[in-house]
Amino acid sequence: MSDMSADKSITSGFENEAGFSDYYALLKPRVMSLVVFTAFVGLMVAPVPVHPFLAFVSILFIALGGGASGALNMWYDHDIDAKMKRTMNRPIPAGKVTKEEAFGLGCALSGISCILLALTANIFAGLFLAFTIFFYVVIYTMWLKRLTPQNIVIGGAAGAFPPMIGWAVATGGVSIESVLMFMITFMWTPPHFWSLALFTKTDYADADVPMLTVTHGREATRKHIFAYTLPLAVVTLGIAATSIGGWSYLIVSIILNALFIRGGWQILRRDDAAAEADDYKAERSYFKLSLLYLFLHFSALLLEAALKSFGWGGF
Ligand code: HEM
Ligand SMILES: CC(C)=CCC/C(C)=C/CC/C(C)=C/COP(=O)(O)OP(=O)(O)O
Repeated sequence: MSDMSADKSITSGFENEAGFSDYYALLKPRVMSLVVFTAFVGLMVAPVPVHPFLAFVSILFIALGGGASGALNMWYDHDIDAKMKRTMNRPIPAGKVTKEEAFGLGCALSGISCILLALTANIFAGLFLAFTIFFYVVIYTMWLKRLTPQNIVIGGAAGAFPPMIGWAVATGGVSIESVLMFMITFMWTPPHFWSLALFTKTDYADADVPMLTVTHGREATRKHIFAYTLPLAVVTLGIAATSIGGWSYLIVSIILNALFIRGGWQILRRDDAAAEADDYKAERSYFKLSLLYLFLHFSALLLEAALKSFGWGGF
């Protein structure tokens, strides 16, 4: 660091000057990569073909909007993030970026991404992106997260909308298929998140966030995880029978659901003392399995679309 920048950091009260990577981290790129992938699949499996350039810029704008919502989440949650081990090194609690900067970046990118999506794709898709950002930032982050242990059940809808946005880019509307794609992520979010909460419970307790593990304990959380795997299987298998499903998707979905239900059952049967003794090994692998489960389901939908374009696929 040069002398000048060292001076600047002292006068601004910040230990280090923010670099590109700090602003980039505000966009929650790792989580958003899967969100954006589901939006891409929503766009690709829609019955109306999209010009590759429009597809590219639309996905870029959805990624920017998702990132913007991440920055606004970190702006609002800076107090919680500073108290949890997992999040205390994020740019705001680490003192790299001010909360005002995060707020400014989040608002600017939200506005730009929604307007550009409305102009390049269609107004409905732009409004849908705006609604999704609003849902994650206002409904989940500002309202439900600190209020109820059902926070992620309702708030999780925000993370489930992107395939519907992708579909809306292509068709300008909504359909049974796009609603079912929404349902996949919506029903998946609770087991995804609660399996993580099982091995990070003390973090949420320290930050006074009413996650299910804190308010109802780990045993109740285990039951909730397993309970969600069953309707999730119904939704994901049901999609096989719609216009975007087919044999290859059905086979992938059967295997993934068998693994996810079996894993959920093992989580349910786990004794907490045993889990603590082996540092929540099964819970950690179940969390990883959840990521694979979602990624492979949407990949299988993409494969079906590719097969159909060659005259194969379907039943
Ligand atoms: C309210 C809903 C959700 C909550 C509370 C939640 C929470 C979390 C948390 C706390 C992590 C831990 C690590 C981190 O901070 O990066 C995580 C990881 C992750 N989540 Fe979620 N999640 C939700 C929904 C989603 C959705 C909808 C997606 C994608 C469609 C997703 C994708 C991911 C991915 C890819 C990771 C791994 C990130 C990494 O490897 O660092 N999550 N999630
Ligand atoms: C296109 C668009 C606008 C997409 C939005 C996608 C979206 C809402 C993703 C939510 C996933 C997520 C990072 C949850 C973290 O919850 P948390 O904020 O409670 O987790 P934390 O403790 O890690 O901050």
